[in-house]
Amino acid sequence: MTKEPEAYQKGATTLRRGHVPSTTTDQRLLDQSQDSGWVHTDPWRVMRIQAEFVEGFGTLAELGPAVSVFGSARLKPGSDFYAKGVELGRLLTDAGYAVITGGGPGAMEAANKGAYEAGGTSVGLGIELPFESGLNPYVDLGVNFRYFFARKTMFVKYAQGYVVLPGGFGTLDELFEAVTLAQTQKITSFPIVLLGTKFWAPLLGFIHDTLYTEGMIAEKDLHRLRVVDEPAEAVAIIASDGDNLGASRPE
Ligand SMILES: CC(C)=CCNc1ncnc2c1ncn2[C@@H]1O[C@H](COP(=O)(O)O)[C@@H](O)[C@H]1O
Repeated sequence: MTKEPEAYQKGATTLRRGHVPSTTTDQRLLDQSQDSGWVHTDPWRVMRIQAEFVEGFGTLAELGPAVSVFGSARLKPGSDFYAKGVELGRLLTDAGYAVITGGGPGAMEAANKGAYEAGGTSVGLGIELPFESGLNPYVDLGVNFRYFFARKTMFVKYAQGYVVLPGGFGTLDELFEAVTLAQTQKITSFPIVLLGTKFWAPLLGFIHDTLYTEGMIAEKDLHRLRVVDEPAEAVAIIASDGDNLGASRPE
């Protein structure tokens, strides 16, 4: 009878003969003399990306009803729209919503300030940027992300709707991501409200006169964006749509 070859158990894996390693997994883990270049490789990045989702989901899962507010990082305290952002944060709090922003300055800070001053839940989902700005001081529940796409998942996953103040590329990115998710039915029953009729008029004109007229979007897509001037109107739209809560998102 042939002698049973020696088996090496590596976790769930059984290794024999030429497959038996000369060191144990623990030894390799604890060995400090290794090249550290692997921390900059994609497989390791996948772990960090996973960690961002774990951290975000874990922190926000029990948030309750929430609304994400977007808008320019450059909006100055003292400006009309900053004041409207503060009012919006307060009214959303009064209506029972947590306020989620990108945690930065400008419109984000304004909405967080309103929520904070009204005693609400003021959430900031920060992003690592080459020019460090950090979370604004009105954020009480903050998560910092390395990756935009992981952070954007949190904005949409934990909100019942979006309110969008005037902004630039970042704001448009967040706005059109939500519109695309709604158009493709990745999210349903998700109001998207723009604040500032004058500011948004040229964009809405382009959407109607060019995108719709040239057949790039359907007629019903024209109704995916609502535009108002007053924070109270935005909250009323979100709240009335909130009656359909639970219709929410297919897997
Ligand atoms: C002064 C300055 C540029 C600070 C940048 N600091 C930021 N901190 C956090 N989120 C940001 C920042 N800049 C852009 N964003 C994201 O992009 C949107 C604003 O971009 P924008 O200013 O519209 O294009 C925000 O809703 C936010 O989610």
